[in-house]
Order: sequence, then structure tokens, then C-alpha cells
Amino acid sequence: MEKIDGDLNKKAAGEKAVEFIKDGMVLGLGSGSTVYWTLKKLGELVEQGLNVKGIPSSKRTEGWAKDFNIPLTDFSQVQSMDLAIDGADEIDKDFNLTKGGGGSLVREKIVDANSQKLIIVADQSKLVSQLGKFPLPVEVLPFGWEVTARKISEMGATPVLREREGSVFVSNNGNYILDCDFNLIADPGLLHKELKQLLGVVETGLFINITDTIIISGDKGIEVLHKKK
Ligand SMILES: O=C(CO)[C@H](O)[C@H](O)COP(=O)(O)O
Repeated sequence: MEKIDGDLNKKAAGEKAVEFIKDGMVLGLGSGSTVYWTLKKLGELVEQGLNVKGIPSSKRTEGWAKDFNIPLTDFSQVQSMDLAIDGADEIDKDFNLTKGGGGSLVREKIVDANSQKLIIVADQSKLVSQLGKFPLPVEVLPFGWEVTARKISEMGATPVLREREGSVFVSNNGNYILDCDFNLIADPGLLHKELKQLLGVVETGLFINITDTIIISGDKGIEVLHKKK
């Protein structure tokens, strides 16, 4: 069995999110060790009779959902989801996110952006005044990735090809990830647009304007923050 980050704040934030789940909902199931706790708690509610279906945003999440007997569905069956619950690597004061630390950013963005509501669960270390300390994950096509990386470095970043255990990391979509240190990101929306224009870039880990609610756990306990409309 895979060892999960047992950080108590991740557990508290992840578990809190199930309070927003209602019977009959179709859910987007995010990725990461904080969401693991959401899935575990959700499995208990399903066991007690809660009727939901979920679309997983990674193979790892799919495995956990199956372990916890959460019914799954896919986009051939549903047009959109009622609620997505996901983690993040950084969250700024405008509720913009950096994601992709686990390498699932493309599927996460498809799931999160196609949900009526997105809740992000995180421990307090993820809150930042400005995105960028966490190197931005950018998913790129393997073909010509060196050229794509060069173009990204011309934009002021230091892209590093992600590796795991001595081999190139391959995403669930068969692509590579470049971890791009841009230092602090002044305008996340603009950077996302500029990166998307580069040939070879599949998607960026910048999630702009799609988060509705953040559940943060830390020194002050659990805080539920709603984005002002
Ligand atoms: O974006 C992600 C994976 O691609 C995760 O949501 C993010 O890395 C947070 O993970 P964790 O909850 O383990 O800190």
C-alpha cells in the first residue's frame, strides 16, 4: 500500500471538504495527498449510503477511489460536474493556483474547469502572497521538448525536465513535465496565455479564476474562504 503524507493539516482540510458534498452529486476528484483524505472520508459516507459518482483526475486518484468503493463515471456519461475537490501547490490572495506537483495538471484542469464549483483543500504552507516560489509545472509534448524548453527559458525561466527515480517522468497523458522557475510571477494570467502560445506546450499548472472556495488548515484551525464575486 502506498504511503500517504500523514500531515494533520492536510488530513483536516481534506476531510472538511466532504461537508460540501450532497446526495446525488457528480464529483470531480482531484489529486494529491490532501485529496486522499477527502476520498477516504467520502468512502465512509458512500458505505453509509451516500449516492455520488466521481470522475478521477489521475490514475493515482482512480486507484484510491476504487480502494474506497467510490462509484466512478466519465465524460461520456456526464456533461459537467456539480463539485470538484482538489489540492494545490500554491494559492495566492486572488485564489489563483499553481498545480501539477504530482504531474496531473492536465486532467485536473479538465475536471476542475468543468465543475460548477471548485473547492481547494490545503495546509497553510500553500498560501502565498505571490505565485512563483514553487517552480511552475508545464506539460509538454515529448517530441521536441528541448526546443520547447529553450523557448520557455527565453521567457525568463529555468526549465528543468522532471525526473523520478532516475528516469524521465511521464504524465498520465504520455507527456513530459518541465518545472519552470520564473521566480515570482507578476501576472499569472498573462504568463499562462504566453506559455499556451508556444508550440509543444500542452498545458500549464496555472489555474486562473476557477477556484470558488479554499479550505485551509493550520495554526488557526480550519478556515473556509469563499471567493468574493
Ligand atoms: O496538483 C497536484 C498534483 O498534480 C496536487 O493537487 C498538488 O501537488 C497538491 O498535492 P498535496 O495535496 O499532496 O500537497
